[in-house]
Amino acid sequence: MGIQIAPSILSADFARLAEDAAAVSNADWLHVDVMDNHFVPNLTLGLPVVESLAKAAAQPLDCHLMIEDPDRWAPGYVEAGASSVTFHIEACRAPIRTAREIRAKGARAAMALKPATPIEPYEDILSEFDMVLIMTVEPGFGGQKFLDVCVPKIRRTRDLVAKHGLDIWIEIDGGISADTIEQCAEAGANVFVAGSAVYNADDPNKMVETLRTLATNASK
Ligand SMILES: O=C(CO)[C@@H](O)[C@H](O)COP(=O)(O)O
Ligand SMILES: [Fe+2]
Repeated sequence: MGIQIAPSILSADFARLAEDAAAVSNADWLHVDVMDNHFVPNLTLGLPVVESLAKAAAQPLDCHLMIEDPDRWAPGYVEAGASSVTFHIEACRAPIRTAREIRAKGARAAMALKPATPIEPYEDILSEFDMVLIMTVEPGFGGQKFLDVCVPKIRRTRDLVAKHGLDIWIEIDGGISADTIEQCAEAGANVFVAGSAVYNADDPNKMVETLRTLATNASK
């Protein structure tokens, strides 16, 4: 389950997505934020862009759906080429069915939790998922300040995963930088999304490696 770094293309140049994907060639994943202006107050991209990016990028796509009705849309993102599809548990009417559809189509399935959503009500369905994404900002925008109030939830999620003997990754998303990544790794996260920290850096690939080293050392 090693440490993995997933730069968010929300902070990339949308007219140069292929080049900006190549600028983070050391990354394990490309994190793609899909926003519908209903679940969150922002609008980004959808299936056609994911389909093109999946062909153009060397890294697998980690699609984070911040949309209403993921029950209807999530499986389509696997068909478009995503290797991991995350939907918000707050927006999903049938999370078990949706996770099973994602997995049946060959991708990893993940549930995302907003900062005020607890993990405990979902303990019994954890085994349906490959990953839990814990938001460390309110979803909708890049460049926000990390909410350290979310860190205990990382630890509680890691404890629940261990209690059930599951092989589930924990991804953290929002305000992750060289200043905030270590406390998340220490608490049990192993997949780290970083948008502004990576794409605002002079050398995005070097920042990927810096984040990887900090997280690896902190998780020991
Ligand atoms: O899902 C989201 C925002 O809703 C994220 O993936 C952001 O894109 C992360 O950006 P930074 O906080 O790292 O700048
Ligand atoms: Fe995201």
